[in-house]
Amino acid sequence: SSFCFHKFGKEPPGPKSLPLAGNLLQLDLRRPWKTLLELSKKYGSLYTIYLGPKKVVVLAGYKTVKEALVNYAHEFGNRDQMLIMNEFNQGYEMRRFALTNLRDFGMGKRACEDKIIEECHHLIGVIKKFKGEAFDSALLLYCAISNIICSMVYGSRFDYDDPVFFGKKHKKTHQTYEFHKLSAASRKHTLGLLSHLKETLNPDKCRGVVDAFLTRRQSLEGSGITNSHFHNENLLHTIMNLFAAGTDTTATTVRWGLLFMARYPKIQDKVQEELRRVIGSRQAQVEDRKNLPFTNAVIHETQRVANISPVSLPHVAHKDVTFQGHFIKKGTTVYPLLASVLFDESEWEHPHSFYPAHFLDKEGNFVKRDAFLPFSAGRRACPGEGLARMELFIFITTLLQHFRFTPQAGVSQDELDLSPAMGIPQERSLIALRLGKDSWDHQ
Ligand code: HEM
Repeated sequence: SSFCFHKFGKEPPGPKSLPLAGNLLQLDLRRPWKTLLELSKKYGSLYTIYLGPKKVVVLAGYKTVKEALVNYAHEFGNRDQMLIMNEFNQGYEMRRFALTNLRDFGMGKRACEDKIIEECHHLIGVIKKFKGEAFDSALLLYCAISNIICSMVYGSRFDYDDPVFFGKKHKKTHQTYEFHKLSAASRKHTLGLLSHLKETLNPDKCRGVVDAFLTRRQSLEGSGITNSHFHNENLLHTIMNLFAAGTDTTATTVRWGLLFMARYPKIQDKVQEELRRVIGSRQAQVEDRKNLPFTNAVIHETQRVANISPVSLPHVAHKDVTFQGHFIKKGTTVYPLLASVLFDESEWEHPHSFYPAHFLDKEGNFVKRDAFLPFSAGRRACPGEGLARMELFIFITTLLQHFRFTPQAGVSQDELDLSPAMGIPQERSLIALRLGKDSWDHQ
């Protein structure tokens, strides 16, 4: 029967692997996705590799990734549980709760836009204090973007030099990033904030996701349900997940945007010309996006080339499936290789260059591109997409309305290193020059 045929259909091809190491020794450990891309050139858009003893099926190229995540959503739309260390992703109820709350506090909501604008102005104030000296863009953007999550989750922000939230020392080492992440999302610190919110909870005046969670739990308990997913451990994981998923990703993308502007000053000129012409010195708002096609194209191209989530997150084959003529067994880990979509040579005119015209037609109108999938696709696509796109737009336009970004002294444009280490720009320092003012001292 056809069932038997499926059962014994061929598994996706792949390179020879060693018994224990699998194909690990073949991977470029700094940029594993690069090796995965190269392997797809040899073995095609669907292939098998072994990460140690673990079998992984890699999906490569726009057509295959889209077909798997959208047309075979039931088969490939599930998260690989084995690789997730906590409960957040196990509770469907929790995912739905987090999604609803991200929408209420983040997505398309004017209140959230105001929060983002407010935070952006705190950032501008801090950047101004450098008066044209080189500053560490990683540190400041990390603080600013975590504050957006803070506002949504706790209902309040923290100063960038707040020792409790951002850590006691602002050490300028390559550790800063990790250091701050740990303290921002640390268990102890989060628990402290939670108990404060719990004590001051007013179910009629919701300050953020935590309040929504606590209110929901109260009402469930009120109706006698005590074994729901709404317990402390899950709340903690939800929060820590939001920081983990929503901070580095967005902060890193904004940094790439500023770095591309410093690297390609003529493109920066064109963005600033468009901003001056269309909105002048008034605050940019998401509504303005449709009137700013070049700026919008630059932001999209930044996300494409930044490629900050090159392998998405692991999915799993939900059942035995025959896909593109190959058999994939239930439970197999599946990697949608988003890098292969964002750099797909049959989709993009100049896949390996920073080329904003990918998103413009001949008349200079913005055009959407199918293969623009930095947030993945299908039912597991990033739930923070709406918030992230809002943050990217407001931060990049507002910063470019106030400053011109250049490499630090002694570094030429051509010397700016655009090769990422694990998706993160290696360049930390940028110089921000104030626009439209001769001096830093006269405001
Ligand atoms: C430029 C910014 C961002 C990018 C490129 C990005 C990209 C992604 C990608 C590729 C995934 C995996 C999708 C899949 O498995 O198919 C993901 C998952 C996720 N993202 Fe984002 N993300 C960004 C910002 C955010 C923000 C701001 C938040 C929340 C505040 C967020 C929350 C999440 C969560 C909770 C998941 C896991 C969802 C699940 O397990 O189903 N992300 N993101």
